[in-house]
Amino acid sequence: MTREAELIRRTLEEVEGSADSATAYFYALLFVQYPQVRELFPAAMDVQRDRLFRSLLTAARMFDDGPALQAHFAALGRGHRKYGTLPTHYPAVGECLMRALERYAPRSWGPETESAWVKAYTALSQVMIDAAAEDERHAPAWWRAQVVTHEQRTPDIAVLTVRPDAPYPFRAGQYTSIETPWWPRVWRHYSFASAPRPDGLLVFHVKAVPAGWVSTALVHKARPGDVLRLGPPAGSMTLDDGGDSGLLCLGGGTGIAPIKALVEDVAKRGASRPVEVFYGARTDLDLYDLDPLLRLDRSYPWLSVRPVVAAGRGSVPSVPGELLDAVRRYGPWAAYDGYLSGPPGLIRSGVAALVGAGIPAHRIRHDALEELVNRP
Ligand SMILES: NC(=O)C1=CN([C@@H]2O[C@H](COP(=O)(O)OP(=O)(O)OC[C@H]3O[C@@H](n4cnc5c(N)ncnc54)[C@H](O)[C@@H]3O)[C@@H](O)[C@H]2O)C=CC1
Repeated sequence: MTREAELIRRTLEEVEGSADSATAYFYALLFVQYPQVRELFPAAMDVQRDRLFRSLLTAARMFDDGPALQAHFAALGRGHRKYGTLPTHYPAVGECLMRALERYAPRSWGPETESAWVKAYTALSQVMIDAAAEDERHAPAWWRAQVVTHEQRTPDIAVLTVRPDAPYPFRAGQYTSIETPWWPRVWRHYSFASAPRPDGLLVFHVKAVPAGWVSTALVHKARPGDVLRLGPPAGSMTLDDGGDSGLLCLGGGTGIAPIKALVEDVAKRGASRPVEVFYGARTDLDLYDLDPLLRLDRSYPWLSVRPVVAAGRGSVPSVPGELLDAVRRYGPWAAYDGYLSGPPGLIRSGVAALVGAGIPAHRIRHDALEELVNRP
């Protein structure tokens, strides 16, 4: 580890215990000194505060992996276009960030630490600025998308189809961010639930959760004709071009959405690689997308879909028990690539289970846990 990386890590370790106060102080300072920046942020700042610190920790974790760090900040820079972020905002944010760190990490702060932070901040903000400028040459900052259909599948899950106002290029397995008209500037992530379609429509599966403003609005308020905003596509839970190994796909709850998109992608490519889908739900009433998946299962000989229900089994034939136990009972899986999608707990224990089943970690794909917390 370089000396600079060490100094930065030390500051973050020190500040971690008072991360909430440090981020609150940072934003207060930013909005007092640069009031013009306030309008880029949502009215309620609770989740936003959390995101800043998480983002710093992610950066610190990647510090010794230059290419990963560059890729992460380039994606962040592109993603910031939809907020209206300008290059002139970066020095203001940097200045307030340094003052907050100085105040909440007094033991590790000093001229040497400050210059390590200034150097890292300047380099990474330049990566964001350059990536945004490059993206601006060929893609809009955000898309408008009109709700075309809204299908209530359970009391708290809806399937929405939307039509973007301009071509929206993405890959099966990716996700985007959505802003609703009811919560301006509050963006949340949702995976595409279908592969790119000839009609250009996009499909999302949304579950309303307590305190999940955007999800609750999408499930209970949104109706055909409403207009949402979409950010750019992101995520690397996609198929390898030219790969031909089997796919072991685990989808928990609405986590089945990108898995379905991947199945459609395999079908479109015409490649007959085996795809084994395990679809976990609490009860069979929660298997809101089972019928379409079973139809795909009947259409494609290379596909096998197994619903797994932990409790309250009823009319639907399913594998009883916990999702990961069910996966362990089948196999062998060592020759497969693993795809995991669902609640953060499933991703964490799922990686361990798939590694235990002989799939090397580099052949297991899932969205970053930091991104998953931005879903409700
Ligand atoms: N790309 C992705 O990773 C996506 C993630 N999601 C996330 O998926 C979640 C879906 O929520 P719900 O439908 O309420 O799911 P849920 O909480 O009802 O869980 C669904 C199933 O996942 C499995 N599961 C859950 N936690 C587990 C754990 N700790 N260990 C092992 N298995 C576990 C169980 O089979 C459970 O029945 C949300 O958090 C959403 O943000 C949704 C779409 C895409």
